[in-house]
Amino acid sequence: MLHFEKFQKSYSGYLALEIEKLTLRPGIYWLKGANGSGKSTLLKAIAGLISFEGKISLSPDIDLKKQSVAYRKLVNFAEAEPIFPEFLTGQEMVQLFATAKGALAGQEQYYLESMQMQHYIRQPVSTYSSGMLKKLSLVLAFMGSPQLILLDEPLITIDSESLQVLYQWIIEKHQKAGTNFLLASHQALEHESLSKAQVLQVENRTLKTSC
Ligand SMILES: Nc1ncnc2c1ncn2[C@@H]1O[C@H](COP(=O)(O)OP(=O)(O)OP(=O)(O)O)[C@@H](O)[C@H]1O
Repeated sequence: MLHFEKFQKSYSGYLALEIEKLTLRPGIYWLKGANGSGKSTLLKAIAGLISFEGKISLSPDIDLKKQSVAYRKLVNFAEAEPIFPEFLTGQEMVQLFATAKGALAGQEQYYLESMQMQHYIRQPVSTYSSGMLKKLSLVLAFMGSPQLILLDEPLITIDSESLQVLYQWIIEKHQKAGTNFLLASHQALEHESLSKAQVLQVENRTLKTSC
């Protein structure tokens, strides 16, 4: 599903993360690691948001650098602490992402309704609380038909009811559309169906997998 080859990410000469060669099979992965170990760095690199050395590709050989547009349509990302242009409304953000990701008309309705966001989605993002922002970022990450969804600390900030909705989205998207997930979280995924998620551990500046 996801392939790394001679991957290296450095910040101003400091090597933060290195993956010599690794292929992840389809599935749901729980990305673990201590503070500063490199989880966000890894997710941002896979999302194509930061530069890196080496190769990252999706099956069947859709290279992030060489087929950037095709790759980006298939990989969605929700940041740990999302920031959006304050003058836009949530609805405008959703429309932007829906267009960019080639979403079917009205796809967002299910997500907005199940997270109970309809009453504020037309308000400017500047009026949103941190939980409202987080939920918007999660909706955006589910737009289109991604092959891979990257969620950085998805369990923080949102209330317990919304958390159950998010678990449901993940399970449905995986079962119905075959979407793969990388979930970086310091907390355990407390849902029966997700408790068997495969563990990826970021440590000693590399990625270790038990599968
Ligand atoms: N923009 C940056 N400039 C310089 N160094 C950075 C930058 N971003 C991250 N780093 C460094 O890269 C390493 C990995 O950081 P990263 O944010 O990926 O860790 P993390 O595992 O997501 O941490 P946390 O669990 O605290 O969110 C850290 O040593 C950090 O200081």
